Amino acid sequence: MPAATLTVFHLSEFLLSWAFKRSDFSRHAFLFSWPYCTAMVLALIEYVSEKHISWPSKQHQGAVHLGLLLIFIGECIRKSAVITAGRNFSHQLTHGQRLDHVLVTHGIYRVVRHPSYLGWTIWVMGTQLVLQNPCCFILFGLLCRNFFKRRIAIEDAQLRQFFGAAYERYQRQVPAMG
Ligand SMILES: C[S@@+](CC[C@H](N)C(=O)[O-])C[C@H]1O[C@@H](n2cnc3c(N)ncnc32)[C@H](O)[C@@H]1O
Repeated sequence: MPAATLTVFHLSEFLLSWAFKRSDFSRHAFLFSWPYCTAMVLALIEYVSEKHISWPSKQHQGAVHLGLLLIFIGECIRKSAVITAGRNFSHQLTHGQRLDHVLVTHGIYRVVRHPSYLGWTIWVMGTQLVLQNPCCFILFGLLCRNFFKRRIAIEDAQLRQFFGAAYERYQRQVPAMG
C-alpha cells in the first residue's frame, strides 16, 4: 500500500507536468529531491525498527484507515490545485514573470491561496499515519510547517511583484493554507 501511494503521487506529478507542457518540465517533475528522499528513508527506518521491536502502535487499523483517508484528501486537494493552475503551476519558483503567467483565483484557489502545499502536507502526514510512525509524523509536521512558511513568504512576495494590487487584494481575501 505505501509503495502504491508513492507511485500514484510521483507518477501523476510527472504526467501532469508533461500534459500541461510546463516550461520547467524535466525528470525533476517526479519530485524526488534529496531532502524528500532522506525523509522517506528515515520513515522507512522508523517503520522497520519499530516493527522489529513489536511497537504496539503498529497494530492500530484505525490509524491506517485515517491515514488512507488523509492521503486521498491530500491528493485530491493537491491535484485539483495542479490542474486548476495548469501552466501557471510550476514545481520550481519562477524568478522572472513569464509572459503567459496569469493570476489564478478560481476553483480551489478561491478557498485557499496555496492549495498544493496544503494538499501535500495532508498527504505526507497521511503516509506517516499509515506507517504508524509517531516520530516521523511529528518531524514531518514540523518540517512542512517551517518549509512552507518560508516558501509561502517568498512566493507571496514574488506574486505581489508580478500582479501588484490584484495579488494584494487576493492575499487579503483568501487565507494561505486554510
Ligand atoms: C509549486 S507551485 C505552488 C502554487 C501554490 N502556492 C499552491 O500551493 O497551489 C509554485 C508556482 O506557482 C505560481 N503561483 C502560485 N500561486 C499562484 C496563483 N494564485 N496564480 C498564478 N500562479 C501562482 C508561483 O509563481 C510559482 O511559480
